[in-house]
Amino acid sequence: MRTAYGVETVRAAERELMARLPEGALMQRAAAGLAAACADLLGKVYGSRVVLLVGSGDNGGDALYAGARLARRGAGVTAVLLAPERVHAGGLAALRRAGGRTLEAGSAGSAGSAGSAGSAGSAGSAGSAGSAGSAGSAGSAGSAGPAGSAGSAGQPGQPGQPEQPGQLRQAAQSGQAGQPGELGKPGQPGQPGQPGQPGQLDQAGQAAGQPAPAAPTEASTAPAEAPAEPAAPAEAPANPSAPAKQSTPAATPRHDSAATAAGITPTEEAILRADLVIDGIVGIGGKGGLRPGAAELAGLLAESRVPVVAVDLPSGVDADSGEVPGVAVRADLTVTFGTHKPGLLIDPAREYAGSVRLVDIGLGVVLPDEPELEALQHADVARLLPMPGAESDKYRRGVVGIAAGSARYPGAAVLAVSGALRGGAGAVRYVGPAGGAVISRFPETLVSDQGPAKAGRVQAWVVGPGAGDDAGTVAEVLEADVPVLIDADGLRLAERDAVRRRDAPTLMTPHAGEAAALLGVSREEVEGARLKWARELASRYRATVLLKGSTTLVADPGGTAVRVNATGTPWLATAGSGDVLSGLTGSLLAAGLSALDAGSVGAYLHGLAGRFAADGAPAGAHDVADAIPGAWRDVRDVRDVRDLRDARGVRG
Ligand SMILES: NC(=O)C1=CN([C@@H]2O[C@H](COP(=O)(O)OP(=O)(O)OC[C@H]3O[C@@H](n4cnc5c(N)ncnc54)[C@H](OP(=O)(O)O)[C@@H]3O)[C@@H](O)[C@H]2O)[C@@H](O)CC1
Ligand SMILES: Nc1ncnc2c1ncn2[C@@H]1O[C@H](COP(=O)(O)OP(=O)(O)O)[C@@H](O)[C@H]1O
Ligand SMILES: [K+]
Repeated sequence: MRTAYGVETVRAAERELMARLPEGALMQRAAAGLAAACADLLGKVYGSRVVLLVGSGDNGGDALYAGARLARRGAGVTAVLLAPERVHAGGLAALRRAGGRTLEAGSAGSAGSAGSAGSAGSAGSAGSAGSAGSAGSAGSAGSAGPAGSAGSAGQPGQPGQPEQPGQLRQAAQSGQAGQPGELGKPGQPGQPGQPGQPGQLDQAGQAAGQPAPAAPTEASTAPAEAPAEPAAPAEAPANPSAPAKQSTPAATPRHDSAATAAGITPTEEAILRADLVIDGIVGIGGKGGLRPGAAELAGLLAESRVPVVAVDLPSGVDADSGEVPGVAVRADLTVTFGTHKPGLLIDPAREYAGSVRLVDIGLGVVLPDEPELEALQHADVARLLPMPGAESDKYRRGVVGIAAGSARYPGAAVLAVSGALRGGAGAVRYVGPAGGAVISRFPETLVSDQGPAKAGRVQAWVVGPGAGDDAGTVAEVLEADVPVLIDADGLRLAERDAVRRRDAPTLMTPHAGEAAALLGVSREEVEGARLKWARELASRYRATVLLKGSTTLVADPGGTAVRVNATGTPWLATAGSGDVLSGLTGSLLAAGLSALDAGSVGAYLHGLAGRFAADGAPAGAHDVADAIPGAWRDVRDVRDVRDLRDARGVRG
């Protein structure tokens, strides 16, 4: 299970832990992990150019200490200070001791030092370019280019063709930056992430659906302060094997006067020339959208397309809610400390984070048992899947009733049944006007021509997909003393009080538009603050709510940990795929899972099935249903291995 904790909880845990440790130890652990992640991304630290964007809090401190570590390994490090008078003093001193330089953000003239930081010659670091590409948010883990393989292009004294900043970034991300002939061309887009393999899900430190990381993402306890290395030379030496970035007009070695004459500030110049930018503007102490100076830097980063590593969080996103209240930094990789924060797992903020790498700073022992957010992994889902035993028969496995479809939308009934047949219930009972269509496609369905109350026993109902205006059926289902899943038209037709007074569990499965209509807010508001509105809807209806979308959330009404699912793929945004989800999830309810488990397991399998069905090309909703058994097996395979290991007493 991946877990995420909110800011207040993290701060309380940090206080408790800090009281047991020497001063500054946590920050050193964080900085060591951050520096290691950056080094992985750079490939070759010596000779690379790193820019730190440093705010006035501890987030900036992390960046400065990490910058010091990189400088000691031979990187040319320039710190851009947003508020020099309030900068983390210890971090700044460490950076300076290591040979790093500083610049004041927005200042046009302070930077003799910046000039020197940027004047290492035109040799970019191909290693960084290639590996940065591989960490890109396109998930191109395998696309690291032939870093370092075309050394001549970047050798000092052989300036290449002028490039535009955007091209610079594209070349860097393409993983092709080392090819002389390729320089200046737009880069190749990264490969889409592979469908979730068990190993990827568990080991890559992120759920399927997230881009594949370039760097190993397992949590690793960062070592204490690394042994000191010789300070970097004042001028970072050119990397002899560095083919990569060619000079842009902005990046041509020159001093400030020339840069200023070209209308480029030293900060801009440093960023445009960088192999990597570390965003330490603001972390969990951030409030609201970025302030103007910081927002300007975020804009510059986006324009420059230099690879960006965010410290703890991309600056400007809300750690607790996943909201992005204004301008925010878009990172290729976020190195987060101690625990994931909810914002790193929920859109829209999740998209700004890129790949996420968790650095273990020892917080686990002081965090409470219940997180704010949970994300199931393969092993968790495997434990929850209903499996038949020797004593099972079709009734004991559970019967799911599907009250869906209409003369106008018979397909919704067929698709809901197609999901239900793959969800683990022993039988599927159908009531509604689309019986003919259902039976001709799925002859194993028990079709009834009675209403829900007289259709025969079921252990859970699904009501609503394609139901049109049949409010009577919805009301009848809500009277049943078994779990009920309400979807699509059913959400509009269900009386709120009828839902609230139910004793058996109720699971509502709206997409953002349906949730917005129920809540009386706009769709954009729901999409911008998914966690808040999922919780609110659950509380108003006293029901479990599964809010669909790019990250699906499942919230119980009691305010306990919300589940987030990220196995999905945008290919799932196809008509009828929600009907498949409702049938699948209803089947899991009938098989005995709680509403929270059924919702999160259903979303997980559905997302995986969507990936398998699409495999990079459009797929219809019926393809998604057909792929569910494959998703199930994929999840089960992990359990089989673990069971075997457990049986043999293998640990770890
Ligand atoms: N505690 C620990 O043990 C550990 C903590 N660690 C690290 O500390 C980080 C938290 O540090 P923190 O508490 O100092 O807050 P931080 O995120 O730097 O932000 C505060 C600064 O941002 C400013 N600011 C606020 N909003 C803004 C905006 N919209 N736009 C622009 N600026 C804005 C705000 O300005 P002010 O309001 O004061 O004027 C203030 O100067 C955490 O994320 C992790 O990286 C790790 O080292 C591990 C150990
Ligand atoms: N961008 C996306 N990324 C991942 N999953 C998505 C995305 N957009 C939609 N989905 C998923 O696709 C399904 C669409 O369901 P829904 O909106 O109810 O469609 P329909 O009403 O046509 O059946 C949901 O499971 C939703 O989570
Ligand atoms: K940050």
